[in-house]
Amino acid sequence: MPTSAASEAPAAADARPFSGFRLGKSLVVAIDGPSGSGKSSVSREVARRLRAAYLDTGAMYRAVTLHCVATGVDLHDGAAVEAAARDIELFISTSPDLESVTIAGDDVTAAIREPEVSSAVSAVATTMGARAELIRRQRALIAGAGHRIVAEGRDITTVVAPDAEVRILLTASEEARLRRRGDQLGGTQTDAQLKQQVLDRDARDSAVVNFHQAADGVVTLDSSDLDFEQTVSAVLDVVRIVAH
Ligand SMILES: Nc1ncnc2c1ncn2[C@@H]1O[C@H](COP(=O)(O)OP(=O)(O)OP(=O)(O)O)[C@@H](O)[C@H]1O
Ligand SMILES: Nc1ccn([C@H]2C[C@H](O)[C@@H](COP(=O)(O)O)O2)c(=O)n1
Repeated sequence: MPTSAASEAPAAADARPFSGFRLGKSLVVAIDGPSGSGKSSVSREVARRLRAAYLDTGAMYRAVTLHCVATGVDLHDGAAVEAAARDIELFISTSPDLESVTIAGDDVTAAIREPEVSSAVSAVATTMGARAELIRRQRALIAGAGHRIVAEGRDITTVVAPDAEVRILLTASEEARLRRRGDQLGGTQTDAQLKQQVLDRDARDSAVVNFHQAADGVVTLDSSDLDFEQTVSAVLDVVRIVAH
């Protein structure tokens, strides 16, 4: 039986602890949204402030994609992709202070962010059998993370953790998302490349999961006109209001 993704205790409190939530109370914060909306960076910082674990579910889809490419699995062969998702020996750190993904002990933390993986990952994300396996692992990670975790992706509020205490759809305008991704990549990408990496990938991924409209009970947070710190504060405000 391959080792499933494992969790670990979040790192010690950061300098700006969140004081608006009772320690010891169970808290799952689920955050979804389109590419470039700020899910990963904002969720990681929110987890630090909440002294919570952090789960980047997109990294798991990326790891399966890399594994398929590295082992010669045809990404258009659904049964083979599903088998790869089941068999992969995947570890993902759930500490917001340690970004680490390994496959069979090999560090793939940086490799899963390469453009080749970003352009291929939708093939895995739209293979329903692979999704089912990753959803199973994500639920196990959330359940095993201790009493609080921030988990982000595309279907956390709706499928992976629909009973989460806090559910947020983090959005931003296309213009803001393209600008943010362009800045993040140091201005190295053309407008056409950015559009392909952000908007075209979202279009492919949204064939199987809706991350553009909030489901019932999910709070929409539009960060188009907010900077990073304002967005983190806005998420913490939602946690404070919803989880009390
Ligand atoms: N509110 C904000 N204002 C300005 N920049 C932001 C904001 N939120 C996030 N960013 C920046 O935008 C970039 C993209 O954010 P991030 O990678 O977290 O997006 P994402 O939604 O996780 O994207 P993907 O799903 O493609 O991985 C990062 O450089 C991040 O620091
Ligand atoms: N819960 C999730 C998380 C991610 N995906 C897909 C969609 C993305 O193309 C890919 C990589 O995610 P990213 O690292 O860009 O956030 O994984 C998904 O379908 N469901």
